[in-house]
Amino acid sequence: ITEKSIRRTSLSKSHSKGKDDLVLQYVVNNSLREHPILTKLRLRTLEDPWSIMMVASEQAQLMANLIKLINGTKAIEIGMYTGYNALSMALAMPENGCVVACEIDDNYVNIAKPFFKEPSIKCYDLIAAGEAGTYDFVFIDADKSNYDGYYEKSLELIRKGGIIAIDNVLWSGKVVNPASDDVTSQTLDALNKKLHKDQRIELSMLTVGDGLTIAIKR
Ligand SMILES: C[S@@+](CC[C@H](N)C(=O)[O-])C[C@H]1O[C@@H](n2cnc3c(N)ncnc32)[C@H](O)[C@@H]1O
Repeated sequence: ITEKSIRRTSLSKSHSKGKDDLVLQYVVNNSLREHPILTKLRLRTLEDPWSIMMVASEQAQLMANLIKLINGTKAIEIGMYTGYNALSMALAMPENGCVVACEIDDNYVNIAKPFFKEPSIKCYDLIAAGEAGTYDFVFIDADKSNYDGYYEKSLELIRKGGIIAIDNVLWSGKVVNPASDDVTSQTLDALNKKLHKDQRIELSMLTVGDGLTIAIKR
């Protein structure tokens, strides 16, 4: 279970109040173009006690636009929850597009399934299946302790020019000065520093949501 987002939209759940919220609300009011099926899934997800985990709508839209920009047809999401971002990525692709969404909790998979056109449940090793270098986009948003491993596998799975987006890289700002007993903040800080030096990628770290890293494979 993750702690999510220092700055949420009022569309999901707002915890902070004040000017930042008003500005973010303005951004949402004046840029979000949410597909009706995504609205339905978001409202269904808000009934779940862990809906705080859902990706912010404007962040999902940014990633969908990145997929369109690179003409993506194959994407992976590591940590799907109820599928808001997975569905948003699928909607950004042409008819033959495909999203592989990984989720450990069947309850969440069952919430997601009715919202997808052709859901199929499979469990296999994409690299062993010969799919290295064939994906356009990966969104990493699962257990933080395994982020480094997910990043390395994702780098193998995407093509040159493909994008890896990594969520929660600022961890409510705690990465700035991780406490000695805060393993999650230390892990994320170490990964951020590793990526900064990683010559295999182009890099941007965005202060969107709880921090979103965009890594483009060279
Ligand atoms: C922050 S939520 C993901 C939110 C989602 N990306 C969205 O669009 O709303 C993290 C999810 O990762 C799942 N998760 C945690 N560890 C996992 C693992 N090892 N493999 C797959 N999913 C995992 C959790 O069950 C949870 O649903």
